[in-house]
Amino acid sequence: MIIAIDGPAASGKGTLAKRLAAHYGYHHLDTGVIYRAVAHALISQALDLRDEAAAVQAAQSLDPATFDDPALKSHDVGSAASIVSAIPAVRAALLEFQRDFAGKPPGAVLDGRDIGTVICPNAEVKIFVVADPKIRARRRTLEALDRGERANEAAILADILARDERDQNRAVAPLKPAKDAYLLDNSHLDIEGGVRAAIDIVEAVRAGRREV
Ligand SMILES: Nc1ncnc2c1ncn2[C@@H]1O[C@H](COP(=O)(O)OP(=O)(O)OP(=O)(O)O)[C@@H](O)[C@H]1O
Ligand SMILES: Nc1ccn([C@@H]2O[C@H](COP(=O)(O)O)[C@@H](O)[C@H]2O)c(=O)n1
Repeated sequence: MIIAIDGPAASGKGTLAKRLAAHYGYHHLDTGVIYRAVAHALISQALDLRDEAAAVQAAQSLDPATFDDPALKSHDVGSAASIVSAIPAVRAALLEFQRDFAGKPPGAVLDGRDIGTVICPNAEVKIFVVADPKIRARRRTLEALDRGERANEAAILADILARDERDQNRAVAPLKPAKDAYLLDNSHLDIEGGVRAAIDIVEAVRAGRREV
């Protein structure tokens, strides 16, 4: 089974995808990390984020061993990722890697922006996770403070809104729910509540029901 989780920045899709994968014994891929790795490669070489040839080259020489580099987690790399991810040739270069991953037995959970619409349009379960932007900014702020970092909640909110705007309005694979996606608003759910709601969705699909 393939479970596709999409949603805007800091909506909780990664947390949910990880928990679902653990629950079902499936593989998990945070596809945002791929775009972050491409952006980070360009930044490290002081290259322009809109340099298509360099970005495609970075996408083609992606090394999954670098995906857990803590440097990929920063806001700056996230913002840079949303610039390189708008280049169609970069998205094309990363397609096969994601589809191969999705085909891993016994199943896979992928989270990102275009999993249900472009990468895995035939995924059995598609969930589009949303949360109020101010709540997302608050959660990201708490996360940064928890890591002992400084955090400016207003700046984080502005970054989230700018990233959503870019991701929703790009020409190729824009952020949007697939027509057959279930909407999960976790603004007023804790992590456990969100996981329970998602498992209810997966179980309804497995039982052949559309209604949860
Ligand atoms: N339902 C929830 N209630 C409270 N906090 C949550 C909930 N879901 C996620 N979080 C927290 O919100 C923050 C963002 O979650 P997460 O990193 O999973 O989002 P994301 O959508 O994967 O972000 P990204 O845009 O980086 O892909 C994390 O600190 C996470 O622990
Ligand atoms: N399937 C995806 C996943 C991510 N992106 C772009 O990468 C940026 C960073 O993603 P995070 O999930 O780690 O925040 C994001 O803003 C998108 O521009 C994408 O295009 N498609």
